[in-house]
Amino acid sequence: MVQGTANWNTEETQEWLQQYVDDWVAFYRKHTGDGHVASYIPELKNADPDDLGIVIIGKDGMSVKSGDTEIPFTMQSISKAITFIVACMERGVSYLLQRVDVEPTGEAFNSIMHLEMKQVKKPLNPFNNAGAITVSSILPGDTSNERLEPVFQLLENMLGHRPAMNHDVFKSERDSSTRNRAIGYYLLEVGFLESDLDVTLETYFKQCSIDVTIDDLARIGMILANDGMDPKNDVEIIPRQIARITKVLMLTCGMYDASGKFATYVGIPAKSGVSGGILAAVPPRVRDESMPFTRGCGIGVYGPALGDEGNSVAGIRLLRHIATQWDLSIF
Ligand SMILES: NC(=O)CC[C@H](N)C(=O)O
Repeated sequence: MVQGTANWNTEETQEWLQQYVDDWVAFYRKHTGDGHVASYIPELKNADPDDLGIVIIGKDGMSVKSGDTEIPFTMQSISKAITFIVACMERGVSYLLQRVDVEPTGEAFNSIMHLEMKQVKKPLNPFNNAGAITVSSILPGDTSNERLEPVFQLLENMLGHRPAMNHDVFKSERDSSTRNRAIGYYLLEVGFLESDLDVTLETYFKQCSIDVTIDDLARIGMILANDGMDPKNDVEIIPRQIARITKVLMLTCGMYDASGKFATYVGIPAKSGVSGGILAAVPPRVRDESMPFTRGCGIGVYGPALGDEGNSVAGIRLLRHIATQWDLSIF
């Protein structure tokens, strides 16, 4: 590891960083064979399991990219962080937190068991399917497109372009999603949904089908790391309190039933999706100026081969390696 260099934004240090990250991506690409591409949404089967890529964008504009960085993929569960933010911005934080809790479940992302077994008064968090579908029912608007308009607007504000929806993935999930329909009917029966079930599920399937790249994820992560401010122009895109709660949820619930292990071995607020993306927000840290990205950064990772919990298997190992090498953990 390169030590003792406070200014990483020089041509020489950029080259070193690039070399390191290229080597790590090449090494962890071999780990993609330990996972499987999601197949329960038929359209996701088309992803190449060997793909692996990473983009890191620092608050100061410095960036490193390596591997398969250009491939668009659908946000899937990463969208849950965005709709939670938008619902908080539209309806207020306390309104949201009265309807969705902030507790990790320790269960699979699409589990329904805890809702019934614990007789909870609200879904346990907005990042599992039950909580996210509830959030989709809270977004204002009569149609799914109306509800998603502020979601697209927020994404556009962060990315500088409006992402597109992948209609093939949307239809594929809509036409195959027996489990999410079951969750939706359960939520309807216990009175957790704020609005029509069909519109709510359509909203949820569409939000999961928004196409992004890891460059987009790194940008979103960098803004979250910077407490919702865009460092380019010091404009507040996400209110600070909402950015803070979102990062708490990313850390405690963002990687589903692997969140505890991810916090232990990586230690960064992150949100994964079954298409293989990971959005991570690394807050500024002060303890070691000799490390890169000490002022904070956003990270986007793509690796569609998933482990048992539905997270990118090589992506997590790559993040763990980088977090250890560069001391990125918030703990
Ligand atoms: N973990 C995920 O990314 C799940 C999202 C997916 N659309 C689902 O509801 O099953």
